[in-house]
Amino acid sequence: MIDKEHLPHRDDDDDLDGYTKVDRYNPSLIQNLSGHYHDVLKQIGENPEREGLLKTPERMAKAMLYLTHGYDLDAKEIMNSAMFKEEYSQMVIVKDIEVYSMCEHHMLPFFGKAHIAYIPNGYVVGLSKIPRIVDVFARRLQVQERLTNEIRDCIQDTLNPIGVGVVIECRHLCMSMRGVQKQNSVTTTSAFTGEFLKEKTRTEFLNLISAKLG
Ligand SMILES: Nc1nc2c(ncn2[C@@H]2O[C@H](COP(=O)(O)OP(=O)(O)OP(=O)(O)O)[C@@H](O)[C@H]2O)c(=O)[nH]1
Ligand SMILES: [Zn+2]
Repeated sequence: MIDKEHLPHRDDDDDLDGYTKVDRYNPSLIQNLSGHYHDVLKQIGENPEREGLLKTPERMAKAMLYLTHGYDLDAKEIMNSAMFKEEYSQMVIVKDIEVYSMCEHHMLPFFGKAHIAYIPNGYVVGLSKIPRIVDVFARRLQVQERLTNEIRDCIQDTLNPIGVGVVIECRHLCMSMRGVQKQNSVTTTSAFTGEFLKEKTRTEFLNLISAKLG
């Protein structure tokens, strides 16, 4: 389950961007949600009382609360917690960051990789904070385009680098296990600021993320 100790929580007066704050560790919320999933099982023609499904509504409730725990996190707080003054002026890239999110249209998973770069402007950020902010925005109901822009904007607004580049490549289960049923299509989105809007920098970034190590 969620490692509660290490998750910074929003204060009550934080800007919730229109989300309703829920206490996702509250047993009565889990119980209430389980009741709805019990009903869902019945409505799809299953028998929620059969042995294999007895604990399924509660498992589903806990899983859904986990898969959306990004609403509880504050990406700017995470970035601000580990910025270090450093005279390094070349591109910093963290690539192949696993992304697990859910599309807001079908609530089905989309998953793949994020590649993120920035050029420091006097400060660097703790490397682990970059995958952490990917999770903050991915662990919500999303579209891939908004996810990409939110990561870019968060890094730009907190670290104030000379530029940010974000590329995300994902497979959407709503396009493979249902609907159009295309098994091999991958969606690529990108977002840039500053220096990365220039072709030379963007090309260097794209070349470095395509390069194989070793
Ligand atoms: N732009 C964008 N679209 C997405 C994303 N995830 C899912 N979708 C699309 O959201 C659209 C919803 O379209 P609708 O026509 O309302 O839904 P639908 O009838 O279930 O559509 P089909 O998936 O084509 O069967 C679909 O085209 C999905 O492929 C995403 O991250 N970005
Ligand atoms: Zn979908």
